[in-house]
Amino acid sequence: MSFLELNNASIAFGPAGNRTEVLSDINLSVAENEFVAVIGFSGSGKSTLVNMLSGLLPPTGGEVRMAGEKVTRPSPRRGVMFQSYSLLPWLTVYGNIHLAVKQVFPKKSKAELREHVERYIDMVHLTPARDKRPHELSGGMRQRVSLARTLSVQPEVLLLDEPLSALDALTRSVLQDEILQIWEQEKKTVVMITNDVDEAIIMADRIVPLTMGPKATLAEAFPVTLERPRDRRTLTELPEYKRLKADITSYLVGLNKEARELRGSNIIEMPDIAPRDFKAPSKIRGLKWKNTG
Ligand SMILES: Nc1ncnc2c1ncn2[C@@H]1O[C@H](COP(=O)(O)OP(=O)(O)OP(=O)(O)O)[C@@H](O)[C@H]1O
Repeated sequence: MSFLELNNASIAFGPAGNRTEVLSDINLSVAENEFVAVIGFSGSGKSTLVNMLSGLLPPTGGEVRMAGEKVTRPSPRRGVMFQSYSLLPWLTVYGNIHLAVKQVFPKKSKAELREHVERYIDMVHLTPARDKRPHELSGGMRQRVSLARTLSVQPEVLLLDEPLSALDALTRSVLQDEILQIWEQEKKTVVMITNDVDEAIIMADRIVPLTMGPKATLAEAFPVTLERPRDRRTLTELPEYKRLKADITSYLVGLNKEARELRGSNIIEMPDIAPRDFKAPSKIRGLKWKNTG
Protein backbone atom coordinates (compact mmCIF):
# COMPACT_ATOMS: atom_id res chain seq x y z
CA MET A 1 0.00 0.00 0.00
CA SER A 2 1.18 3.47 -0.83
CA PHE A 3 2.57 5.56 2.06
CA LEU A 4 4.11 8.53 0.30
CA GLU A 5 2.50 9.70 -2.92
CA LEU A 6 2.97 12.28 -5.62
CA ASN A 7 -0.10 12.70 -7.79
CA ASN A 8 0.37 14.63 -11.05
CA ALA A 9 2.61 17.01 -9.13
CA SER A 10 4.33 19.93 -10.88
CA ILE A 11 6.58 22.77 -9.83
CA ALA A 12 6.95 25.97 -11.81
CA PHE A 13 9.17 28.94 -11.00
CA GLY A 14 9.08 32.53 -12.22
CA PRO A 15 6.54 35.33 -12.61
CA ALA A 16 3.28 34.87 -14.51
CA GLY A 17 3.94 35.04 -18.24
CA ASN A 18 7.52 33.85 -17.81
CA ARG A 19 7.16 30.65 -15.85
CA THR A 20 9.37 27.61 -16.25
CA GLU A 21 7.91 24.28 -15.30
CA VAL A 22 10.86 22.47 -13.73
CA LEU A 23 8.94 19.34 -12.70
CA SER A 24 5.93 18.24 -14.65
CA ASP A 25 3.25 15.66 -13.96
CA ILE A 26 5.21 13.64 -11.41
CA ASN A 27 3.58 10.43 -10.18
CA LEU A 28 5.23 8.31 -7.54
CA SER A 29 3.90 5.89 -5.00
CA VAL A 30 6.26 4.70 -2.26
CA ALA A 31 5.22 1.84 0.03
CA GLU A 32 5.90 1.88 3.79
CA ASN A 33 9.52 0.82 4.52
CA GLU A 34 10.38 0.88 0.82
CA PHE A 35 13.76 2.29 -0.30
CA VAL A 36 13.37 4.22 -3.55
CA ALA A 37 16.29 5.83 -5.35
CA VAL A 38 15.63 8.66 -7.80
CA ILE A 39 18.46 9.02 -10.27
CA GLY A 40 18.98 11.98 -12.56
CA PHE A 41 21.39 14.44 -14.10
CA SER A 42 22.53 17.66 -12.49
CA GLY A 43 19.98 20.43 -12.87
CA SER A 44 17.10 18.12 -13.76
CA GLY A 45 15.16 19.06 -10.62
CA LYS A 46 16.22 16.47 -8.02
CA SER A 47 16.49 18.91 -5.10
CA THR A 48 13.23 20.54 -6.18
CA LEU A 49 11.64 17.08 -5.96
CA VAL A 50 12.99 16.57 -2.41
CA ASN A 51 11.78 20.02 -1.38
CA MET A 52 8.34 19.18 -2.71
CA LEU A 53 8.23 15.80 -0.95
CA SER A 54 9.32 17.38 2.34
CA GLY A 55 6.61 20.04 2.20
CA LEU A 56 9.09 22.92 1.91
CA LEU A 57 7.95 23.70 -1.62
CA PRO A 58 4.22 23.23 -2.26
CA PRO A 59 3.49 21.87 -5.74
CA THR A 60 2.09 24.40 -8.20
CA GLY A 61 -0.08 21.61 -9.62
CA GLY A 62 -1.16 18.23 -8.26
CA GLU A 63 -0.47 17.06 -4.71
CA VAL A 64 1.80 15.27 -2.25
CA ARG A 65 0.27 12.84 0.26
CA MET A 66 1.71 10.99 3.20
CA ALA A 67 -0.31 8.27 4.94
CA GLY A 68 -3.35 9.57 3.06
CA GLU A 69 -2.97 13.18 4.32
CA LYS A 70 -2.14 16.07 2.03
CA VAL A 71 1.36 17.46 2.68
CA THR A 72 1.20 21.25 2.93
CA ARG A 73 4.20 22.15 5.10
CA PRO A 74 7.45 20.67 6.45
CA SER A 75 7.07 18.30 9.40
CA PRO A 76 9.41 16.24 11.60
CA ARG A 77 7.56 13.20 10.18
CA ARG A 78 9.69 13.75 7.05
CA GLY A 79 13.39 14.10 7.78
CA VAL A 80 15.64 15.60 5.13
CA MET A 81 19.37 15.05 4.83
CA PHE A 82 21.14 17.38 2.42
CA GLN A 83 24.35 17.09 0.43
CA SER A 84 25.86 19.92 2.49
CA TYR A 85 26.11 19.07 6.17
CA SER A 86 24.25 22.18 7.35
CA LEU A 87 25.61 21.80 10.90
CA LEU A 88 25.90 24.72 13.30
CA PRO A 89 29.66 25.37 13.51
CA TRP A 90 29.66 26.67 17.09
CA LEU A 91 27.93 23.57 18.49
CA THR A 92 29.50 20.17 19.19
CA VAL A 93 28.26 16.90 17.71
CA TYR A 94 26.14 16.49 20.84
CA GLY A 95 24.93 20.10 20.68
CA ASN A 96 23.85 19.90 17.04
CA ILE A 97 21.73 16.81 17.65
CA HIS A 98 20.47 17.99 21.04
CA LEU A 99 19.11 21.17 19.47
CA ALA A 100 16.99 19.22 16.97
CA VAL A 101 15.75 16.70 19.54
CA LYS A 102 14.78 19.39 22.05
CA GLN A 103 12.80 21.20 19.38
CA VAL A 104 10.78 18.13 18.43
CA PHE A 105 10.42 16.53 21.89
CA PRO A 106 10.06 19.52 24.24
CA LYS A 107 8.48 17.38 26.99
CA LYS A 108 11.48 15.10 27.46
CA SER A 109 13.37 15.55 30.73
CA LYS A 110 17.07 16.49 30.71
CA ALA A 111 18.09 12.90 31.37
CA GLU A 112 15.76 11.54 28.66
CA LEU A 113 17.11 14.10 26.19
CA ARG A 114 20.70 13.11 26.98
CA GLU A 115 19.95 9.41 26.60
CA HIS A 116 18.10 10.00 23.32
CA VAL A 117 20.89 12.15 21.82
CA GLU A 118 23.58 9.69 22.91
CA ARG A 119 21.68 6.77 21.36
CA TYR A 120 21.78 8.44 17.92
CA ILE A 121 25.41 9.50 18.27
CA ASP A 122 26.21 5.88 19.03
CA MET A 123 24.11 4.66 16.09
CA VAL A 124 26.43 6.49 13.67
CA HIS A 125 29.56 5.46 15.62
CA LEU A 126 30.49 8.96 16.72
CA THR A 127 30.61 8.52 20.51
CA PRO A 128 34.38 9.25 20.66
CA ALA A 129 33.77 12.53 18.76
CA ARG A 130 30.75 13.54 20.88
CA ASP A 131 32.30 16.84 22.06
CA LYS A 132 33.99 17.90 18.82
CA ARG A 133 32.84 20.82 16.70
CA PRO A 134 32.18 20.40 12.94
CA HIS A 135 35.56 21.94 11.89
CA GLU A 136 37.34 19.21 13.87
CA LEU A 137 35.58 16.43 11.91
CA SER A 138 36.22 14.84 8.50
CA GLY A 139 33.61 15.14 5.73
CA GLY A 140 32.37 11.62 6.41
CA MET A 141 32.03 12.33 10.14
CA ARG A 142 30.11 15.54 9.46
CA GLN A 143 27.73 13.64 7.21
CA ARG A 144 27.28 11.08 10.02
CA VAL A 145 26.30 13.89 12.40
CA SER A 146 23.85 15.13 9.81
CA LEU A 147 22.41 11.59 9.48
CA ALA A 148 22.16 11.19 13.26
CA ARG A 149 20.41 14.55 13.56
CA THR A 150 17.92 13.62 10.82
CA LEU A 151 17.24 10.23 12.44
CA SER A 152 17.09 11.57 16.00
CA VAL A 153 13.76 13.31 15.45
CA GLN A 154 12.40 9.88 14.45
CA PRO A 155 10.87 10.74 11.08
CA GLU A 156 8.71 8.13 9.34
CA VAL A 157 10.09 9.15 5.96
CA LEU A 158 13.75 9.84 5.22
CA LEU A 159 14.47 12.10 2.26
CA LEU A 160 18.14 11.89 1.33
CA ASP A 161 19.27 14.52 -1.18
CA GLU A 162 22.56 13.20 -2.61
CA PRO A 163 23.83 12.80 0.95
CA LEU A 164 27.11 11.13 0.02
CA SER A 165 28.10 12.79 -3.23
CA ALA A 166 30.70 15.09 -1.63
CA LEU A 167 32.59 12.16 -0.08
CA ASP A 168 35.48 10.08 -1.38
CA ALA A 169 34.63 6.63 -2.76
CA LEU A 170 35.79 4.67 0.31
CA THR A 171 33.97 6.80 2.88
CA ARG A 172 30.98 6.79 0.59
CA SER A 173 30.71 3.00 0.55
CA VAL A 174 31.16 2.77 4.34
CA LEU A 175 28.33 5.25 4.82
CA GLN A 176 26.12 3.49 2.27
CA ASP A 177 26.42 0.32 4.35
CA GLU A 178 25.71 2.22 7.57
CA ILE A 179 22.61 3.89 6.12
CA LEU A 180 21.38 0.46 4.94
CA GLN A 181 21.95 -1.10 8.35
CA ILE A 182 20.07 1.72 10.05
CA TRP A 183 17.27 1.51 7.48
CA GLU A 184 16.83 -2.20 8.13
CA GLN A 185 16.91 -1.76 11.88
CA GLU A 186 14.74 1.38 12.13
CA LYS A 187 12.31 0.49 9.33
CA LYS A 188 11.92 3.79 7.55
CA THR A 189 10.44 4.75 4.21
CA VAL A 190 13.30 6.23 2.17
CA VAL A 191 13.52 8.33 -0.96
CA MET A 192 17.15 8.89 -1.85
CA ILE A 193 18.37 11.15 -4.63
CA THR A 194 21.57 10.07 -6.31
CA ASN A 195 23.55 10.49 -9.51
CA ASP A 196 25.40 7.21 -9.03
CA VAL A 197 24.01 4.03 -10.63
CA ASP A 198 26.07 1.66 -8.41
CA GLU A 199 24.91 3.44 -5.26
CA ALA A 200 21.30 3.18 -6.40
CA ILE A 201 21.57 -0.57 -7.15
CA ILE A 202 23.36 -1.38 -3.90
CA MET A 203 20.84 0.50 -1.78
CA ALA A 204 17.40 0.65 -3.37
CA ASP A 205 14.37 -1.59 -3.87
CA ARG A 206 13.42 0.45 -6.91
CA ILE A 207 15.28 2.97 -9.07
CA VAL A 208 13.28 5.73 -10.74
CA PRO A 209 14.99 7.91 -13.37
CA LEU A 210 14.15 11.61 -13.50
CA THR A 211 14.15 12.82 -17.10
CA MET A 212 16.05 15.97 -18.13
CA GLY A 213 14.41 19.31 -17.39
CA PRO A 214 12.65 21.59 -17.95
CA LYS A 215 9.40 19.67 -17.50
CA ALA A 216 11.33 16.80 -15.98
CA THR A 217 9.21 13.85 -14.98
CA LEU A 218 9.72 10.41 -13.48
CA ALA A 219 10.26 7.62 -15.96
CA GLU A 220 9.35 3.96 -15.51
CA ALA A 221 11.06 2.38 -12.51
CA PHE A 222 13.72 -0.33 -12.55
CA PRO A 223 12.94 -2.79 -9.74
CA VAL A 224 15.97 -4.16 -7.88
CA THR A 225 15.25 -7.68 -6.67
CA LEU A 226 18.79 -8.50 -5.47
CA GLU A 227 18.69 -10.24 -2.09
CA ARG A 228 19.45 -8.31 1.10
CA PRO A 229 21.74 -7.81 2.88
CA ARG A 230 23.73 -6.99 -0.25
CA ASP A 231 27.42 -7.68 -0.14
CA ARG A 232 29.23 -5.17 -2.34
CA ARG A 233 32.23 -7.52 -2.70
CA THR A 234 30.20 -10.20 -4.52
CA LEU A 235 27.25 -8.15 -5.78
CA THR A 236 29.00 -6.65 -8.79
CA GLU A 237 29.71 -10.14 -10.17
CA LEU A 238 26.04 -11.17 -10.22
CA PRO A 239 24.38 -11.30 -13.68
CA GLU A 240 21.34 -9.36 -12.37
CA TYR A 241 23.60 -6.56 -11.13
CA LYS A 242 25.40 -6.35 -14.46
CA ARG A 243 22.15 -6.39 -16.43
CA LEU A 244 20.57 -3.69 -14.25
CA LYS A 245 23.64 -1.47 -14.43
CA ALA A 246 23.77 -1.80 -18.23
CA ASP A 247 20.02 -1.13 -18.62
CA ILE A 248 19.96 1.92 -16.34
CA THR A 249 23.17 3.38 -17.77
CA SER A 250 22.00 3.04 -21.35
CA TYR A 251 18.63 4.56 -20.40
CA LEU A 252 20.40 7.57 -18.84
CA VAL A 253 22.76 7.95 -21.80
CA GLY A 254 19.68 7.94 -24.07
CA LEU A 255 18.06 10.69 -21.96
CA ASN A 256 21.18 12.81 -22.19
CA LYS A 257 21.43 12.36 -25.98
CA GLU A 258 17.76 13.23 -26.43
CA ALA A 259 18.17 16.38 -24.32
CA ARG A 260 21.26 17.46 -26.27
CA GLU A 261 19.44 17.01 -29.57
CA LEU A 262 16.52 19.09 -28.27
CA ARG A 263 18.89 21.79 -27.07
CA GLY A 264 20.73 21.64 -30.40
CA SER A 265 17.62 22.74 -32.26
CA ASN A 266 17.46 25.84 -30.04
CA ILE A 267 21.05 27.01 -30.58
CA ILE A 268 21.23 30.73 -31.35
CA GLU A 269 23.82 31.65 -33.99
CA MET A 270 26.18 34.31 -32.58
CA PRO A 271 27.64 36.98 -34.93
CA ASP A 272 31.20 36.32 -36.04
CA ILE A 273 32.96 39.29 -34.43
CA ALA A 274 36.42 39.96 -33.05
CA PRO A 275 37.41 42.75 -30.65
CA ARG A 276 38.94 45.82 -32.38
CA ASP A 277 41.70 46.17 -29.85
CA PHE A 278 42.77 43.37 -27.54
CA LYS A 279 45.86 44.96 -26.05
CA ALA A 280 46.08 44.72 -22.26
CA PRO A 281 45.70 48.15 -20.63
CA SER A 282 48.90 49.58 -19.19
CA LYS A 283 47.20 50.96 -16.10
CA ILE A 284 44.40 49.71 -13.91
CA ARG A 285 43.39 51.76 -10.87
CA GLY A 286 46.82 53.22 -10.42
CA LEU A 287 48.60 49.87 -10.88
CA LYS A 288 51.35 49.97 -13.53
CA TRP A 289 53.16 47.09 -15.14
CA LYS A 290 55.33 46.43 -18.15
CA ASN A 291 53.31 45.37 -21.21
CA THR A 292 55.19 42.34 -22.54
CA GLY A 293 52.53 41.43 -25.15
N1 LIG B 1 13.66 28.81 -6.21
C1 LIG B 1 13.92 28.68 -7.50
N2 LIG B 1 13.59 29.67 -8.35
C2 LIG B 1 13.81 29.56 -9.68
N3 LIG B 1 14.37 28.47 -10.28
C3 LIG B 1 14.74 27.46 -9.48
C4 LIG B 1 14.53 27.50 -8.05
N4 LIG B 1 14.97 26.34 -7.55
C5 LIG B 1 15.44 25.61 -8.57
N5 LIG B 1 15.28 26.27 -9.74
C6 LIG B 1 15.66 25.79 -11.07
O1 LIG B 1 15.13 24.48 -11.21
C7 LIG B 1 16.02 23.65 -11.93
C8 LIG B 1 16.30 22.39 -11.12
O2 LIG B 1 17.03 22.72 -9.94
P1 LIG B 1 17.42 21.64 -8.85
O3 LIG B 1 18.30 22.30 -7.85
O4 LIG B 1 16.19 20.98 -8.36
O5 LIG B 1 18.25 20.60 -9.73
P2 LIG B 1 19.14 19.35 -9.27
O6 LIG B 1 18.79 18.24 -10.17
O7 LIG B 1 18.98 19.13 -7.80
O8 LIG B 1 20.59 19.90 -9.57
P3 LIG B 1 22.00 19.49 -8.89
O9 LIG B 1 22.12 18.00 -9.04
O10 LIG B 1 22.98 20.25 -9.72
O11 LIG B 1 21.92 19.95 -7.46
C9 LIG B 1 17.26 24.48 -12.21
O12 LIG B 1 17.18 24.96 -13.52
C10 LIG B 1 17.17 25.61 -11.22
O13 LIG B 1 17.76 26.78 -11.73
